[in-house]
Amino acid sequence: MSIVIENLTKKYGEQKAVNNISFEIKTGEVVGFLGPNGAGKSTTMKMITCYMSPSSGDVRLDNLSILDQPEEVKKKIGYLPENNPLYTDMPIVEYLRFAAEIQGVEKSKISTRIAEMIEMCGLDLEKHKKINELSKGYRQRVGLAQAMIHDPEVLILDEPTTGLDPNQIIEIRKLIKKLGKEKTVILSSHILSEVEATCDRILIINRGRIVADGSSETLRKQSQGQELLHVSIEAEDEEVKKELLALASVETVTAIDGKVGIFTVQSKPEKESRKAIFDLCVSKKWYLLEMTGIETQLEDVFRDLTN
Ligand SMILES: Nc1ncnc2c1ncn2[C@@H]1O[C@H](COP(=O)(O)OP(=O)(O)OP(=O)(O)O)[C@@H](O)[C@H]1O
Repeated sequence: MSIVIENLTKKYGEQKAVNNISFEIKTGEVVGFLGPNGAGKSTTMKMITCYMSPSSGDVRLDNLSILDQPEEVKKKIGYLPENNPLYTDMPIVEYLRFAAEIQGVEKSKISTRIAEMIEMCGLDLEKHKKINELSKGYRQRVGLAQAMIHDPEVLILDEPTTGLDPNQIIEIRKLIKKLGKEKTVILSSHILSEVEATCDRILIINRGRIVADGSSETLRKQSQGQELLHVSIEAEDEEVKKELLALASVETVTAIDGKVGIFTVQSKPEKESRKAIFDLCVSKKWYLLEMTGIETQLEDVFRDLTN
């Protein structure tokens, strides 16, 4: 099931928490919604899931619009909201039964569905406990189980790994990846490594606007702009620096503080310098000990776009 977001805007008083965003998510894509605190991630998710109406714009799931068919849309979506509101005095199984009934799961299938969710979310050992007796991580698992109980085609997960321990985080990421093979998934996070590990595509949102859209690799490349190389050459440093700078493709050469023979070489826009550096070393009879590209970290991309 595809999702089309068209000129979506949400105003709180004068503030545009979401400011005229448009994008499309294809069936089976796992998309990470990344942004700093207050960027507008939760507000966008609440509009997609019909928990809040937009000030303007529309969201369409295939042919269903959140404006015209909100009840139909809700049936297609599994939603794990930000603070995962649960009925804490209910035992897990009872809560999941309640969630299944609300979501219109056929009566004859409810027990099987609950058992499947308990297995899938690793709740077996805790299943007879009340929700208020569970740790934060297990409550999050119950939230995921309720989001998936009606086997929705679309999953919207607002910070799904919040409160989980490192082992649980790995398990939940695996689960999301597995689910992503059949379902369309949008998850939000401020954790870059999280979206990188789970998502095919990343949307970076800042102050209510989409500021980047692509795979982590594309985003890195886009922001990288100029080639940056880490070079180690065994020769006299001043001479090496002078000759590197004289190469037509090289813009800057920076010696690494306190290290002999190691430089960062930045190429001019759209130029590459590896072959020229290699040829230079051969012609000068210098030993080229190392030459590697320096990749822009996703952290840097995020900082550049949201600062
Ligand atoms: N009910 C509300 N009334 C007024 N302003 C709100 C309301 N909900 C959110 N906002 C404001 O809208 C902006 C976007 O908030 P939102 O919760 O969507 O951000 P977010 O990206 O999910 O942030 P976080 O990562 O901190 O959860 C913020 O400035 C927030 O203060």
